Amino acid sequence: MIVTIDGVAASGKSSVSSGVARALGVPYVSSGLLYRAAALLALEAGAALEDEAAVLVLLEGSGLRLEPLAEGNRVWAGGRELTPDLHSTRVDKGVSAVASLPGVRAWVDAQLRALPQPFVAEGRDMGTNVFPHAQAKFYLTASPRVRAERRARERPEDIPAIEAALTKRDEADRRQISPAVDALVIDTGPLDLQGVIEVILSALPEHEAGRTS
Ligand SMILES: Nc1ncnc2c1ncn2[C@@H]1O[C@H](COP(=O)(O)OP(=O)(O)O)[C@@H](O)[C@H]1O
Ligand SMILES: Nc1ccn([C@@H]2O[C@H](COP(=O)(O)OP(=O)(O)O)[C@@H](O)[C@H]2O)c(=O)n1
Repeated sequence: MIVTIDGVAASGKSSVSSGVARALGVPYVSSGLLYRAAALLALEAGAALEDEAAVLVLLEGSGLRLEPLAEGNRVWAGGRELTPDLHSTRVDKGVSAVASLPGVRAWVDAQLRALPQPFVAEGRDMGTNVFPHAQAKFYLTASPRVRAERRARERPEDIPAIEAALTKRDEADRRQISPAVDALVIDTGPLDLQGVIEVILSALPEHEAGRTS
């Protein structure tokens, strides 16, 4: 069983996926963390973010690995945990450029498809490209202002600066963002976190919602 939860930046994908995954008793898989890790490795190595060959060498050589847990995903480069460094402002700014490289996308897709099922997968193209045969698909939206207000609790910048950066990233991500035709689109603006989780759980086919492993 695979459930996909895609959506724009800071729409609630990872928090909602974690909640849905815990309710189902399965892990969730945060694809964005692998793109963030690719950007971090490139930034740390001083590689140009558009240099596909250099980024792929870093990915192949780093032993990069996603650990998908229901309570929160972790990313490792060999024995070093990258997770705490993946949500910095410089990674936010650089990640779309790295994520637009076709070779990097193919590398990430292969990592995700190799993970043992069942799980909830979240990102931009989980329901369209990576897991088109998923049993249930969702797409989260909210206005840029609402998303910026939420993210302001996690970033040092003020709300207008965060809103501008989110809008810029949505634009840069345009190619990899689009709801699957068979996804249920949820505007999370008027809902709290639990409200979004409940909408998703109640929309799941009965045998999926009832499963605990
Ligand atoms: N429906 C919601 N109502 C209120 N806050 C939310 C909601 N969804 C997410 N949040 C909060 O917004 C922030 C961004 O959510 P997150 O799950 O990191 O989004 P994404 O994975 O899409 O970037 C988090 O602080 C989260 O707790
Ligand atoms: N499936 C995915 C997931 C993320 N991404 C890229 O990774 C970036 C970070 O994604 P994320 O989901 O961790 O971050 P937020 O957009 O939730 O802040 C996005 O801005 C995209 O550039 C992607 O291209 N495809």
